[in-house]
Amino acid sequence: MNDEIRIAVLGVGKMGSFHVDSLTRRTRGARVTVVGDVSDEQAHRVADPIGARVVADPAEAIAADDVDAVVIATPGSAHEAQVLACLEAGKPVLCEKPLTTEAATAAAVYRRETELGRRLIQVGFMRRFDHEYAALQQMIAGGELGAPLMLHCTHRNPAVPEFFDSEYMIRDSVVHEADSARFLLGEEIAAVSVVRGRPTADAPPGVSDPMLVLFEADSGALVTVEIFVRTGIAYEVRTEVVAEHGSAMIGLDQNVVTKRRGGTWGGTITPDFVARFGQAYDDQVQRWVDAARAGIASGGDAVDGPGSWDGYAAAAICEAGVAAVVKGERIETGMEARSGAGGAMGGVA
Ligand SMILES: NC(=O)C1=CN([C@@H]2O[C@H](COP(=O)(O)OP(=O)(O)OC[C@H]3O[C@@H](n4cnc5c(N)ncnc54)[C@H](O)[C@@H]3O)[C@@H](O)[C@H]2O)C=CC1
Ligand SMILES: O=C1[C@@H](O)[C@H](O)[C@@H](O)[C@H](O)[C@H]1O
Repeated sequence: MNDEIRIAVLGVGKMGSFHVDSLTRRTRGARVTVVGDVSDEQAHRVADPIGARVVADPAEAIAADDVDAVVIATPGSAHEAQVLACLEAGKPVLCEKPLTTEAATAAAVYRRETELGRRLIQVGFMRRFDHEYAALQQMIAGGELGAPLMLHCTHRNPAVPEFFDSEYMIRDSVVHEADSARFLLGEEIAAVSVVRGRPTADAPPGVSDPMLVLFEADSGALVTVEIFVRTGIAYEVRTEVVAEHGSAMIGLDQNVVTKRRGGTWGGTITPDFVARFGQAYDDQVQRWVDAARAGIASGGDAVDGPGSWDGYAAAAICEAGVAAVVKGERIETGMEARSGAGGAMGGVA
């Protein structure tokens, strides 16, 4: 292996091209050698300026001799096959959320990694790398607030594509709260309920936007999630913990620049997830590259962050959430018993 590990990035739309930029310009110890995308034009737009090869077939890209590790940023429905191919090739992989789109397939991925005996899968739950989330997790785990009783989460996007229906809002957006609730509380989620309220006029017919989601943790701690993806305002992500002896909130002040002019005071709210979590994405990638380098050199684990178990747990929570949306009932997550490692950082390890 060279000093730099050689990376294939699969799927170079919004997130994948951000990761390519991060790996190329802001990450030490890695170089993108291969880019893959179903759109040849998009692949070349990203690959050509950095001198990477375009390989259209994901399996070929993963197996390539000039690829040591893989970043997957294709749509969630493509993740299962691509992650499994990385496992079989023995190559570390940073897979964007969700690990897979169903609990059963995510569990199968976790079991296969466990069977192979080496942790190679990191899942892109980047909030764990955000300074505010990390500080809140440490504050809760350190016990200074007493036992956590409730989390109140707000997750608002300014706009989403037309295809974002109520179920997709759970699988693609609330999946972040599924992971951050486990990370912050340090326990699993037992059941999910969803209340569909009055939709915004911007929601397509039949789509409940916003919704209120309730997670019940194993201890009985409650997690409320307001998911609202067509606010027309900005990207707003907040979390408050209410504990026995105090409370704490993150994400309150997302003003990048505060302006005073003409007798008024105000600022700009982060417009999108890249603006809000840019540092967290970069830190996630750097820590994964460092772990992948170490794992490749030692032949051991290659993960520093949420792993396949965390990906499975989030998929199980989201599957229960989708069933709760459809049936209007409280649904238990019914998670499998854990048999291997597959998770790493803070909270639920
Ligand atoms: N962690 C985070 O905050 C975020 C994570 N994501 C995740 O990143 C992934 C990609 O999302 P976006 O970049 O927003 O989507 P996108 O639609 O902008 O990009 C996806 C790209 O993958 C390509 N593609 C589709 N199927 C493919 C396949 N089978 N093989 C190779 N390329 C394929 C498409 O042509 C496109 O260029 C998703 O899993 C999504 O959930 C997306 C946004 C934020
Ligand atoms: O992962 C993300 C998107 O895929 C999702 O659609 C958004 O709702 C989230 O805020 C963003 O972080």
